[in-house]
Amino acid sequence: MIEVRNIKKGFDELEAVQGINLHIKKGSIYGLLGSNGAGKTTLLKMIAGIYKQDSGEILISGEPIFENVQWKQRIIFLADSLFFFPNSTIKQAAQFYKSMYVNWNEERFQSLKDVFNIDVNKKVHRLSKGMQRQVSFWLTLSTMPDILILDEPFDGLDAVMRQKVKNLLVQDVAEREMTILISSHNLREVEDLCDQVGILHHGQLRIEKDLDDLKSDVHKIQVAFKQEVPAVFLHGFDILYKEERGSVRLYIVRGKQDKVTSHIDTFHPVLFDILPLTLEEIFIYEMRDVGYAIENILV
Ligand SMILES: Nc1ncnc2c1ncn2[C@@H]1O[C@H](COP(=O)(O)OP(=O)(O)OP(=O)(O)O)[C@@H](O)[C@H]1O
Repeated sequence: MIEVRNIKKGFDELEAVQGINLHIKKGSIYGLLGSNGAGKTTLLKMIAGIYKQDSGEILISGEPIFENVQWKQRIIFLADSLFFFPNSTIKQAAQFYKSMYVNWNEERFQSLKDVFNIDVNKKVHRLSKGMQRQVSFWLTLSTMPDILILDEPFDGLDAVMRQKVKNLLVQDVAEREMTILISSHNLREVEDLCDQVGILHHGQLRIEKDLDDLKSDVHKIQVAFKQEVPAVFLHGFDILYKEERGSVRLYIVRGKQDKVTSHIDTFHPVLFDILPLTLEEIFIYEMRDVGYAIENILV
């Protein structure tokens, strides 16, 4: 559905996005992760048709997105900093969205009142940051977008509201195959949402994988032996990190769990644990692997 082919974008001397390819399937949730300044927002703005790429192509269902009025009515980009017209009430903001988006669904807007529970006559500017975020989701979901692009979407929402919003998003994906592209530094929040993740660093896509594959492919190992074991005992495995704590060795390795386990068992360890990593841990170790200094934060 979304096809990004070798796109580049620079600002003066800086190459913010350096030849990125992405393929995002209809009805999927794609998580775009990355270090600060990696180029995530720039990439999202190009996919939303707000910025024009310097080179390469962005196609949505085969059509270029930039200045594509038809598609722009069906895509919403929810930025990290929200914009509402000064002094407008929720009701007035809804009227504006209704005039802009052909698929505005008044029934949905009314039914979401029960979820967000904010008086529509309130001026948006007088609401708290989290309540303004709620209003932005309320309006966005009422436009019934085909593609939803979210930049730090949960910022300011309390835990209950985050869960409610996530449920609404998943429901739209399941019921009408909405496609979501989401960028967030809060990896715990996106971990249970995404089907696929891409990790960006210095304007390049370093890793792109199905989340399940990414998680089943990296393990934390704690192991101890009675006597010295040959240094080669983990040869053949892709070690992302290693550390010795007394007699216990800690390894972060890439590889299939059964292969790693059966190999280590042959050395008869006195202690051996193999644990899954959270998305946040995988992100930290993978970033280290691409040269992002992470010393002193590992636990
Ligand atoms: N309008 C602009 N003019 C000049 N430089 C820009 C502009 N927008 C972004 N940049 C630069 O491009 C690079 C990528 O910025 P971008 O906002 O895309 O990163 P990001 O991955 O979203 O970062 P963060 O996680 O910190 O929000 C940064 O070095 C930034 O300073």
